Amino acid sequence: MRIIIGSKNPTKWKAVQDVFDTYQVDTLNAPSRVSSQPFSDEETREGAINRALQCAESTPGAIGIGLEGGVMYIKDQLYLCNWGALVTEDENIYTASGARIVLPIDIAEQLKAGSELGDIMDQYTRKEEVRENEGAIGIFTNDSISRRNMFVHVVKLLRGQWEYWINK
Ligand SMILES: O=P(O)(O)OP(=O)(O)OP(=O)(O)OC[C@H]1O[C@@H](n2cnc3c(O)ncnc32)[C@H](O)[C@@H]1O
Repeated sequence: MRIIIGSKNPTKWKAVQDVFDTYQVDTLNAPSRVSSQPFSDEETREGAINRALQCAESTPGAIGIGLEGGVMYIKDQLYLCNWGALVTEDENIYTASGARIVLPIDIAEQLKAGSELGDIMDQYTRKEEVRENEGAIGIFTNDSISRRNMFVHVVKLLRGQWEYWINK
């Protein structure tokens, strides 16, 4: 069975390959159809579902996976959030979210002013493509949890739910 992940971002497709290691994993540039910087759980989750649906619809018999990064408020603090969706051939949708950490206030201010987290993180770290490497979660956890590790957990939650319900 083919698994199609709706992103060319290596932190995402490598996480899917880590979890579905005996499957053929392909990538598809599937747009999230939400804003480029999602600002709530709802919007981030919707982006993940949209990507997964496009992947599942692109190839008969394939499983589609979407992984989406965003930010969300709890009271006045802005947290990093990530969502995943797995869509089966018959369009059952499984969803799961990833670990979240609070973002520093100066990063939150730049996000509120309209910048994207990916660009902010590159400037902050003076690195290139943080979003395709350790991610903000890697930077602000002192490399304890990389973006790929965080997505591995999300994809395990998706795979586990799918396997549980498929046998019912
Ligand atoms: O190529 P795609 O799949 O679009 O991957 P992306 O990382 O660019 O895009 P996402 O849709 O997952 O994330 C939305 C925005 O938030 C940024 N972002 C999310 N999580 C991040 C992280 O951990 N580190 C850096 N940027 C992050 C990302 O770069 C985008 O600007």
